[in-house]
Amino acid sequence: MHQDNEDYTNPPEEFIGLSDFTSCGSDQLSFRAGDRLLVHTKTSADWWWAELGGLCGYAPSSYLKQDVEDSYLNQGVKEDTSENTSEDPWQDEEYFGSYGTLRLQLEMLSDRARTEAYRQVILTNSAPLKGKVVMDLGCGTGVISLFCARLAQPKAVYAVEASSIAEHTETLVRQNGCEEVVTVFQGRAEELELPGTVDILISEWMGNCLLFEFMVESVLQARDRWLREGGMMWPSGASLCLVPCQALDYYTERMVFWEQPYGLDFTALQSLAQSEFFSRPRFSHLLKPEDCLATPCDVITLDMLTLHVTDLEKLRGQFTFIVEKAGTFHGFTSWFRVQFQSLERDKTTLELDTGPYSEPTHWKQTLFMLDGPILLLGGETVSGIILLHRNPVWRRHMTVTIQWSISSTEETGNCMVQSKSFPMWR
Ligand SMILES: N=C(N)NC/C=C/[C@H]1O[C@@H](n2cnc3c(N)ncnc32)[C@H](O)[C@@H]1O
Repeated sequence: MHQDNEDYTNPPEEFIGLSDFTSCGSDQLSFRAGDRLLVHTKTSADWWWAELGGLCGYAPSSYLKQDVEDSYLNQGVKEDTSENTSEDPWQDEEYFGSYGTLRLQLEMLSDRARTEAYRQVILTNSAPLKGKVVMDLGCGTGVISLFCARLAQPKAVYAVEASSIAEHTETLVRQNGCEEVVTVFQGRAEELELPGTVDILISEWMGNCLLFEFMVESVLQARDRWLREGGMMWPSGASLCLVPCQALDYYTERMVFWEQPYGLDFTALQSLAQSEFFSRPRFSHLLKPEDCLATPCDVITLDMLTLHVTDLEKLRGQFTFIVEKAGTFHGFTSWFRVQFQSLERDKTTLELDTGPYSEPTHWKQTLFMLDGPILLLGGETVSGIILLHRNPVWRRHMTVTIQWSISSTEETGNCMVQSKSFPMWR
C-alpha cells in the first residue's frame, strides 16, 4: 500500500517500535518491538501513517518512541546527558521526603485492611517464624517489624527504612520492648550492609496500579542480595486486575458539566476537559461493584521469587470480558491482589485484595477513562491487551496502554481496534 498524496513537506521521522503491534485492519501496519518505522504523517494523535520495509499503514503512536539518538543527530547536537541529568531519575529526594512525613505513614497505618492483612500473615505463621531472620523493607514506623517481634519469636528483624521517619522508628521499637529483636537500619536497601542473609523478606511495596513508584525494583534487588536460598517473599505473588466499567458520576462532573453551567454553553471546553481529566489515570477512584460491566480478570501475575528487574520494563497482559449487562462503557478500572504463601507447606495462602468487592484500602482503585462513552447492550465481548511500559528515564513512572475491541454476536464485520495510552505520570 502506498499513500499517493504523501506529505513530503516534512521529512519522515524515524520512530522505534516499543512493542509488537499486530494490524487489526487492512489499513494498519504490523511491526515488532525494535523495528524502525518512518513516520510520514501524524494523521491523528493516536494513529500515524508510517512505512516499514516498503509497506505503509497506520501505526498506533503509543507504540512508538522517538529515536533519541536520531533526533540529536537531526539537530546536529550531541549532548552528553550523563552530566546534564540535573534531576535524579528516581526522584528519591522528593520520594523519601514525602515518606518522612507522618501524613503518608498515617494514611498507610490508618488503612485497616492493609495493616491487618500483614498482621494476620505474621499471626498465622508465628510458629514457623520462630528462630527466623526477617527483613522488613521500607518499614516506615516499623509496624510490621513490631508485629513480628510481638506476635512471634523470630531470631532477628532488620527494619530497613530510607526516609527520615526511621529516626523515630528506633524509639518506637524501644518503647514497645522490641529492641532485643528489631534492629532499625536507616538508608536505601540497595546501599545498606546487613549482618547477613534473611529467611523472609517482607515488604509493603505496592503502589497505585500495583507498580507505580516501582519500589518493587528495590524489593527484587534486596531479594537477590539478602534472601537465602529457599527463603520466603511476602508478598509471594501479586496480580493486577482489570474490568470494563461505568463511571457516570465522574464523567458527569468532569465532562457533562460543561454542557450548560448556569444556563450557558461551555461545550467549547470539553476537548480541554478530555485531555485534562481523561488522558491520565485517576488514582483513588472508588469503583462501585454495580458499575462493573463484566467479571474482572487478572491481566498480569507476578511471582515474587522468580520475577526479574528486567521484566519490569514491559509487562503485557491479555483480557476477554463478556459484557454481562446493558450499560455505558466509560473506561477500565484496575486494582491489585497480593498473596502471602504460608511458611508451612499445604497451609492456606493469605491474600490482600484491593478490589471493589473487598474492604476499601488507601489505594482504592485506578480508573482509565475512554475518550468517549460507549453504549453496550450486554452480550458483547471486550477483548484486547494491556501494556505497562516503564519510563526509560523517570524510573518510578510508567505508561499504561490499553488496546481493545468490542465485538457482538450481531455484528459480523471486523471490529475496530481502539488504543489509548495513559502516562503515569511522565
Ligand atoms: N506501599 C506504599 N503505599 N508505598 C510504598 C511504601 C514505601 C515505604 O518504604 C520506604 N522505601 C521505599 N523504597 C525504599 C528503599 N529502596 N530502601 C528503604 N526504604 C524504602 C519508603 O520510605 C516508605 O516508608
